[in-house]
Amino acid sequence: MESAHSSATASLDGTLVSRTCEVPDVSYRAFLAAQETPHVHWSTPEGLELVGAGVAVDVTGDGAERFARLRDRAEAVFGAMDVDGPPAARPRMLGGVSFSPEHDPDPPWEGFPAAQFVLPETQLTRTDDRTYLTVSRYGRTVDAAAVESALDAAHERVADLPAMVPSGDPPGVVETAHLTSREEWHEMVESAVQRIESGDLRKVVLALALSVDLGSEVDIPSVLERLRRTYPECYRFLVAPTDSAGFFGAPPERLVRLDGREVRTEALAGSAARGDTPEADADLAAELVESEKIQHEQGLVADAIREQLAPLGEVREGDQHVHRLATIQHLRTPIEATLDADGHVLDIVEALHPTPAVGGLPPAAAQRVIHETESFDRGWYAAPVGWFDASGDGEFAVGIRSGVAGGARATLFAGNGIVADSDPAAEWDEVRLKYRPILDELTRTGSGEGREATDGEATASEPSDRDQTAE
Ligand SMILES: C=C(O[C@H]1C=CC=C(C(=O)O)[C@@H]1O)C(=O)O
Repeated sequence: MESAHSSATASLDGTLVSRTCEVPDVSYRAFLAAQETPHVHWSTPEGLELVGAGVAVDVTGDGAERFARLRDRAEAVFGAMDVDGPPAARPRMLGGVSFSPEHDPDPPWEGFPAAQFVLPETQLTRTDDRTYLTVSRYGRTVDAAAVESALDAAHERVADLPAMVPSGDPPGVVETAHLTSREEWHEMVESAVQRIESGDLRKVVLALALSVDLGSEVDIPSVLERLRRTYPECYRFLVAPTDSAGFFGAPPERLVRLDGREVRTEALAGSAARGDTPEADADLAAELVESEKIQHEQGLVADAIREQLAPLGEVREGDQHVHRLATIQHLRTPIEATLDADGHVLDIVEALHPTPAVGGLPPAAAQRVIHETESFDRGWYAAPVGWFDASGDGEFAVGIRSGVAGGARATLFAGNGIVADSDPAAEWDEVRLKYRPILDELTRTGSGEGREATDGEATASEPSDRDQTAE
């Protein structure tokens, strides 16, 4: 196979050849298990599922110009295409970027550059009850007949795979360790509050990292499958450049979706636990809505997003509501815009990232505080992850409720918006709530032992108080 990795020197003057056929439903976990890395996975709450392996072509970028570079390189790749297949399975670049443009791929982020998108060599697309298999290749001398026979061969391999596989047990959590102590957190929050009071900062999102020793090697696609059942209203993603590290998560937050000139985004900020009874749950939701602190936090995010979009077109704000997930609830305001001119989703991603839901205000001051106070590298945590296509359409989530894992080790991340009246102890408890989606699914519990759930089958995963493990 002639593959093109777009390092600065690689030429992107080839042709992208892509062929697709419809296949019976197949377990994406079985599909990935049969393929070499890199692996990518993207699922939306609306039901689009993309699972890819191998590289037909990839594009990378780093530094302040990384989005412009990505876009230029992608345009070069998409400039010459020979594609045969339905629109649902059109060629897409899947991947993401690091939180900061300056990013060193040190452990646990080995293999993750500052920005990387892959057009997979082999891909499954599930949408509207159909499953498609696509094979793509890129190069100067790619022969369409060779791609067609590669698709036939891939089809035969996929036909041997099961439609469902048992989900297996979670790896189990042996030990967890905060990379930031509770005392350090108190100091971080107090110092951020002082800066806010002194007027040079309005809000900053500070994060914690939790190092987790697992009982056995983690099977990330299985974890994602369990997350699908517990958090059906969230995105799910995996970016695994190699066998030794995968960044994955179940974010509740859309950064942006661009369809033609229609932009959809949202302000998601302000969190509360779920109550044990419907009454307690409703009380917590009401506190969220009535809290001045949380409304202030939410308002800063919504205003900043509207301001970023205003130069691009007409912006509309929807009704604020409480967005309930299995273990946490958030305030959420949908925001839409109609662009005045054709745009590329990467331009909107660049304009919005980081929103004050993961960065802060003013953005540069918040970035400095994050850099100075957090004791670990955010890597790809809280950064845009998603896909874009040849026409510049695409969709991105914010890479929160996430972790990076390999072998029997994982590092989970979670952050909280700090504003003038933030209390360090309350913020500590709230951050720990945000580890739960991933931590719960890594933890082997009594009810999970030996369960034989399969793709698509619901299991009873009660949101128990397993976040105690995070101590
Ligand atoms: C930064 C995270 O959450 C953000 C999204 C929703 C609510 C948030 C909050 O209430 O602070 C955060 O801004 C995270 O989950 O790591």
